[in-house]
Amino acid sequence: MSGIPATDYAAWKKLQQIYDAEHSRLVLRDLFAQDPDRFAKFSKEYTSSSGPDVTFLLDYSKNLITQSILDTLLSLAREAQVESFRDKMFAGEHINTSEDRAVLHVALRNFGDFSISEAGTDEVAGVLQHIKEFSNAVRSGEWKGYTGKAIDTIVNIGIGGSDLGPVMVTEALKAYSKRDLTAHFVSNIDGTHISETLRLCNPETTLVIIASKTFTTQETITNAESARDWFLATAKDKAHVAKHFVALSTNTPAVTAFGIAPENMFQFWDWVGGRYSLWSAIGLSIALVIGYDNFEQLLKGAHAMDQHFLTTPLENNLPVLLGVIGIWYNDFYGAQTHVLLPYDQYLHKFADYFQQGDMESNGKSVTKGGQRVTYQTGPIIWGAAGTNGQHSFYQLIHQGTKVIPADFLAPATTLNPIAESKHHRILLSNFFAQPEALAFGKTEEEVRAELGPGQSEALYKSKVFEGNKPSNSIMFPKLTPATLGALIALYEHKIFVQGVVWGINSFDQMGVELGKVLAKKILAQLGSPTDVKGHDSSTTGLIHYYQKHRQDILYLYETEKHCRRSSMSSRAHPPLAANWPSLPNLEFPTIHMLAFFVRNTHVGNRRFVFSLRLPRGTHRLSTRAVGLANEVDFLPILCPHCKNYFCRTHALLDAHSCTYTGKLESAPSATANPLLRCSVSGCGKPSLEAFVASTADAEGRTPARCSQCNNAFCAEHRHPRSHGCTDPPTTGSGSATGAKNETARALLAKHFGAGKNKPGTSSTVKASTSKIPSDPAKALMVLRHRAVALDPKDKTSALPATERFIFRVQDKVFWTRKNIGAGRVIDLLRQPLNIAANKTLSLVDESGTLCDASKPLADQVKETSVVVVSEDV
Ligand SMILES: O=P(O)(O)OC[C@H]1O[C@](O)(CO)[C@@H](O)[C@@H]1O
Repeated sequence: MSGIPATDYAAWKKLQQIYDAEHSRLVLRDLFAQDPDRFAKFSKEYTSSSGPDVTFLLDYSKNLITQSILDTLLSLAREAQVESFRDKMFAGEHINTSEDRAVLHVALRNFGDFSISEAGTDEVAGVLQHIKEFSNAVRSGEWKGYTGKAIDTIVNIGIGGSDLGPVMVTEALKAYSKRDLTAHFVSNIDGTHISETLRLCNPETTLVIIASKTFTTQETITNAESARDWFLATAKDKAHVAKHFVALSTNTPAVTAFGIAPENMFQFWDWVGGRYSLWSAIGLSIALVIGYDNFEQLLKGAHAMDQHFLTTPLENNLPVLLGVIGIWYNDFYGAQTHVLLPYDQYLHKFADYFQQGDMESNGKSVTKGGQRVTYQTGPIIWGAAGTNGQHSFYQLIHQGTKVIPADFLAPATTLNPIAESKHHRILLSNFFAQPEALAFGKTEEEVRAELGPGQSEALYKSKVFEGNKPSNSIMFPKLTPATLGALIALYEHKIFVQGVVWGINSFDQMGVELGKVLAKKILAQLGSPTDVKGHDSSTTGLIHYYQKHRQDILYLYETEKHCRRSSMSSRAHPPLAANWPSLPNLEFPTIHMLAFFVRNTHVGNRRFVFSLRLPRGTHRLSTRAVGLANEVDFLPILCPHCKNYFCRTHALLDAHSCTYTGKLESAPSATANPLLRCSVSGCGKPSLEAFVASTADAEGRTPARCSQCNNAFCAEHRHPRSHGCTDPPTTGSGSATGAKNETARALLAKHFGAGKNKPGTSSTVKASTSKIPSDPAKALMVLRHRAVALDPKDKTSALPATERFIFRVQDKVFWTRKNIGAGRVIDLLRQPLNIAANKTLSLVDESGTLCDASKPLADQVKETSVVVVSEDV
């Protein structure tokens, strides 16, 4: 890690000479035959020096090494200053030079032994205590969801290091888990991952953990927003988020802006690399699943390995031995991969975990000094658990043309001794057999003797196993939390050793950036083929193919109203959805997805441009979306017969020439079921409920009824105002919010006249709406220009437009930072509105709901909307 190219070391040159001169003589059969003590010489038993007791055997005798080769490899480690860099890491020196950061995952499991001065290391114990208290409260049932029920499901949303560690460890230690607490892990941005997961969850009893060091990772934040939409679709009140969402992050402002209270945030620090973070707050899901005490055992097991790595001479230092032996194959034998083969089903994610751990750490081609390396750095890590691999890829390891060093891992005792441990004996017989077969193979003579004479030459040859395939074997008594901790730390330090020798920075990950940047650019171009610019012909062709064939456009009703092309008539947009018979019954496309697809929709060569305005938290089939003027209504209407989605114009069977040929038993009929007809007297059209109710298979779906009077209406009359509904929504008797809102409405009536008038339509406010376009996007643009900073300390030039929140009060337009609480907004409004400091004020939104002073205003009112300042609430 000094930045010196590895080839400059004398030991490296010597190793090259040894390889050139000796490698053809390095034959495991011979090496074992020549030295009966080879196993004793090249194996070590690890015993933890501090509790809890951990022991395992590392057998590295089946490697293509001699003592002198191993000595030279260790000289290489010394020459590369592995010991010195190791000490620097433990001391908190900023060995992650490109990011100027310390590398201190060892501080997360430091039970008092090492003294580290880096800021934040003194906060580790406090965070562990937070994890302990929280996980105990959830596991005991003391922590209740918003309806008073205990949590029975957790969903960890994170990716990379914020996912793989918790996934691997919770799988590995499943035997220690609380079986009635189900844990899900969502990482992929593919909406399928979160959709399929949330289908299994009940919002009343689910805890969502948003795990992201930066809290800016696109996948995690998008998934988290969708999870929040899903939750609020049932829970309604944002105040309930506090009981169901927690964050694990280093980014407090972003967590707060997301709406998570500081007490529900578990902190960690920039000196924790993502792929080394399972020991930090990122391990909360682990503590929840296996209990805090087991989580602490995991940490202590790793800590003991840290002590071993820090204090043991290189000859006996297990991470160093694994590291230098790996370099021997990687750089001299030309091995390109390294396979991890745990013979323990619980460790089935071990290789996945170290794919990131190793490849993101050592997949570098420039030294710390900025020189292009002329040798190989990190290997490709792969693997699978148990005998599964034997029936798929082992063929290539045994008889293919590549050198594939392998690590076999297995417990002596199974945690599932079914059939009197018969399974385990069979499993272990394979664990012993495979390294043996790889090392010693089967000679042609042995094959001939076995098959006897008279077989084809090709058959003899095809049954030969050349052998001489290297491997390490690690065996431990039983898979315990502490043993797992030690094994993970063993591999972490192995990766460190290799990175030091190769002179690279194992602790940054610049290589993941470019793809992210390009994806962002492309995302903005997906709407229209004419937007696709600045790419090679291949990328352009792929995007164009996608644009031509995508079938994700569901929301084309109301095109006549919003389409800018005057020639577009309702007949010009046929029942589009009818062409997509295989459309899934979407559970909760998020507002963001809706907004993206609907704004710029292409069908063939026709472009539909919509203006849309959606209240936050609106979700599919929610009638709340239709309450305001100029809105697109997102009620995809499913024909119960042909199962296609239609716009309101084409929802009726004859309007979309329904292809259903069976008997229309459940066809809406006024006489069969009056509920299925629009409640407006004399209308007689089928109500939206008629369509939705027949598809009400999905739990939690909001019925297509008026949210105020609860009656069913047709598409024309679904809007509360269009069927003359003026009753305020019931807020639940005795509910604090309900009571507050009642008071707020009374106040509005007092300040703005008769109760039917909403604040946004009152004469006082009317002035502010003049000359403001009805199109929300245009309105935002206009108001952005007019808005003045509410806080005189804020400078427009200092804050990007996306971080400013625009709202109106009377005829004034203000902007504030998005995370400013409503209470602070009230204080700041006194001056421009000339309101005395001794007056008690409140803010009320357009619908008459009182804003919560402790929460950001931006979370409570729609951008550009009118906010009323009231006294005495
Ligand atoms: O925890 P975050 O900040 O969301 O990052 C997730 C992952 O993304 C990366 O930064 C790059 O893929 C990983 O190193 C990290 O583990």
